[in-house]
Amino acid sequence: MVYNLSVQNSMVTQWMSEIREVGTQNDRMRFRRNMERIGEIAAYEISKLVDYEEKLIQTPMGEASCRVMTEQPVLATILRAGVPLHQGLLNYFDKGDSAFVAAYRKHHRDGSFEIEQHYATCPSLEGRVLIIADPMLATGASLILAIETLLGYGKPSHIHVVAAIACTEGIENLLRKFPEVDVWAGDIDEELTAKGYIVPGLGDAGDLAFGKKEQN
Ligand SMILES: O=P(O)(O)OC[C@H]1O[C@H](OP(=O)(O)OP(=O)(O)O)[C@H](O)[C@@H]1O
Ligand SMILES: O=c1cc[nH]c(=O)[nH]1
Ligand SMILES: [Mg+2]
Repeated sequence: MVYNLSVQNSMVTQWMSEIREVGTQNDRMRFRRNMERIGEIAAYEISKLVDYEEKLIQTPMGEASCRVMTEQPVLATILRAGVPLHQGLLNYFDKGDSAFVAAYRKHHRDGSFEIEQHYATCPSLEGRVLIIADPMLATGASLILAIETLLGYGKPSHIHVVAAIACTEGIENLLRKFPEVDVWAGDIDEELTAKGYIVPGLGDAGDLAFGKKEQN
């Protein structure tokens, strides 16, 4: 399933406007915090789909029957742009484990790029719910490589992908490779440039959160 969190008016549509808008998005702290808040909303929505059990809870006044989660997800992200979105998910799934994949699009002078992946760390994923956060789902190449890498750590019971902005081509590429994945997007854009940038998108999410990086 593909879920667009901007279909309904909510705080998410407000935050989406702020991370996209050329003036506001340069306030780095607000940009990171808005990413984090989008991650929090996605976490809340995904939390409706995980397993719960009825449990008797002792209160100072008696016993309450509560529904509590029976499992904790693994929250994965792709460094570096994914860090604030991942933090948002972690704020809500506060008992979850984390996984990290270090990957980036290494751009060439002719406009093409390849994904350089250097490092991954992950707990066993066998039977676990895996939630992967990456703010931009452009061509989908980074996420596809990250999921392939993470699947080396076991077979998850379910995979959710959380993006602030996903483009239709990237979603199609991802779902062609992993049809069982659920995609949660702050919003969905139609256009991808020849250099793999989402239009209207927001620009470079990693640079906006953390500053321009030197290509080496
Ligand atoms: O769907 P794709 O075409 O693979 O593009 C999306 C990737 O691009 C961005 O990372 P980037 O390579 O800019 O690295 P960064 O996090 O260091 O900025 C973004 O955070 C995704 O990981
Ligand atoms: O538009 C895009 C595409 C990939 N990565 C970004 O940060 N922005
Ligand atoms: Mg970047």
